[in-house]
Amino acid sequence: MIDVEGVTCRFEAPGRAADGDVVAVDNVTLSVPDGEFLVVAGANGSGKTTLVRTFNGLVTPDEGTVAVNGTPVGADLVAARTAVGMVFQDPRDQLVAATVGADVAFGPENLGLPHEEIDRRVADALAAVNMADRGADRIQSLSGGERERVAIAGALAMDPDHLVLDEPFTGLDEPARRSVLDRLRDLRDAGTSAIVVTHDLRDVLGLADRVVGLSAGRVAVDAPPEEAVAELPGLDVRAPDSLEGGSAGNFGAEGGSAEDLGVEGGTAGDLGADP
Ligand SMILES: Nc1ncnc2c1ncn2[C@@H]1O[C@H](COP(=O)(O)OP(=O)(O)OP(=O)(O)O)[C@@H](O)[C@H]1O
Repeated sequence: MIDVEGVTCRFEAPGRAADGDVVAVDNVTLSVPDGEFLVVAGANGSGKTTLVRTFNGLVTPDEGTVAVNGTPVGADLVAARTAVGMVFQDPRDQLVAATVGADVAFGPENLGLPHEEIDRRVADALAAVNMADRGADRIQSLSGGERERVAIAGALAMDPDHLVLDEPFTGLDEPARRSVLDRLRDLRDAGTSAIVVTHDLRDVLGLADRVVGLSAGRVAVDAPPEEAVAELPGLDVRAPDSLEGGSAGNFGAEGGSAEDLGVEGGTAGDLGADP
């Protein structure tokens, strides 16, 4: 279980705000039960990445608390980072070894697991991202999408209680996307919670138990997918400036509300199906 209680995160941003601070996450309270598939949606800059980075201590809230499996994140960072696996938006931020296999093995090796277990986890994780036969490839030789898949495999190999994926599908081709979604479904069934940050709900809506929509750092909607779709017709959460006829008031503006999130494009029916 991840418990977020009254979390606010500010960043110094001289020139952007009157008092010099940007409020990236604004008094957010939510719980993620074990085995839940949670989608965190919202426009660029709405606070998604900042919020999920508090789950393993990469960002420390200015106000409020985050607890993982009952322990405050700040009280035991190692426990939080073991329990919460994270795949960053930019996979270059987390690939550490020279080859694919060595990279995926890095985390399990640090856990001190036996070799057979490490080999099993690496093989399993690479299969989950359609890279079963790529263990010997050099990271430098990989495309952007392949690096993203290695980063996902690395997180899967850690077998975390909670898996956070920040925009995981951006660079993935269709077979890889399906394969990762299948694995997330299996993990959810096995009790691992998945928290997927995305602008594009189409990929994940069929799997989601719940959608949290952020607007200007606040929770503007927190509902099961059907309800969220009904509440937010279209559920298109692109950035305001990419919306036809849209304005900052649609999404991401100060004081956003559920109504602000419903913008043009698509229908509930379009979005509800498995990809
Ligand atoms: N390290 C930082 N320093 C200053 N401002 C920051 C920092 N990190 C985030 N911000 C600001 O906080 C706000 C929320 O950013 P965040 O990255 O959490 O949004 P996001 O919803 O994940 O956006 P995107 O969809 O573009 O990834 C933005 O205004 C951003 O500019």
